[in-house]
Amino acid sequence: MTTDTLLSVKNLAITFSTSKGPVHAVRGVSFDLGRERLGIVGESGSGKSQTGRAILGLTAANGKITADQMQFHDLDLRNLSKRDWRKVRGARISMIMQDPKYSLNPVMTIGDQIIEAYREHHKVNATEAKRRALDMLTAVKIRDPERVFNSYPHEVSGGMGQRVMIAMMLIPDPEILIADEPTSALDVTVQLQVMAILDDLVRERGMALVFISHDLHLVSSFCDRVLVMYQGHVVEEIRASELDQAKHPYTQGLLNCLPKMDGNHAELPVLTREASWAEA
Ligand SMILES: Nc1ncnc2c1ncn2[C@@H]1O[C@H](COP(=O)(O)OP(=O)(O)OP(=O)(O)O)[C@@H](O)[C@H]1O
Repeated sequence: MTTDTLLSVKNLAITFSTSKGPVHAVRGVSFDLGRERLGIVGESGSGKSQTGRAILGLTAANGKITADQMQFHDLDLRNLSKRDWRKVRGARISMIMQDPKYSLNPVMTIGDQIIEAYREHHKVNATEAKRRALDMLTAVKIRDPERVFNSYPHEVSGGMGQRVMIAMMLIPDPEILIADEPTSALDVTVQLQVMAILDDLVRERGMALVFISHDLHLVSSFCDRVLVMYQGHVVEEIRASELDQAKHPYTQGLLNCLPKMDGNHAELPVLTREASWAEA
């Protein structure tokens, strides 16, 4: 772990016990994270979300985590007490989920939710909290912050809801932001707008971003480095700018499956897989 490293994960494994036997969701994942944008990409079930959730201590009760190291600054995340997790989760390491509908309270206005979240972390009076809440909405490029402030979650679009979520996640000034498919419920144009906002904020504040997605194109546009996961393993770790030199056939397959914009409408190649890739 170098001085620039915020988080160091070594040999993380997560196994769920189920009635049909053990599910080895993550099998020996290692990575270091500095103040950078790290993408985790892979198909459904490859273990991306479980890797992200483990960093937040959010593994389901039937899951068993082992790791040689899960170090966040001087904290060993493998054996944090519930009390210590409360100081880390949502405060120093935050997560943006896929769908704001499930994260926002439907019976409270957006403004009241931001104020509540803000006052949990900062000692300010109601007037100042409102001013800061409006600033937060402006920071995520909401043009009419007063209107959104007074709206209920169902009254705003999905893209707007996700901007509100980003604003809320930023309130405690986390060092690491984990964004798990933050835009997959949105249509493509809105997806890019929301990603660009997230990207600006991450850069401005010098945060680390872990961006989890099945979309290699999106990940490579917004990340510095990419971990490619396949059946619980990291099969390749590569700089986004060097993806065209990817060595692993699975990464090459994912790249070849991206639709091309050159007017060539040949059939998309089928992603091939080999059992040996899932071996340690
Ligand atoms: N509580 C659980 N009990 C049993 N198996 C689980 C549990 N949670 C996750 N899994 C399994 O762990 C594996 C990895 O899941 P994970 O959610 O990390 O995949 P993913 O790569 O994020 O895929 P997706 O993009 O579909 O979310 C999957 O096979 C999933 O079914």
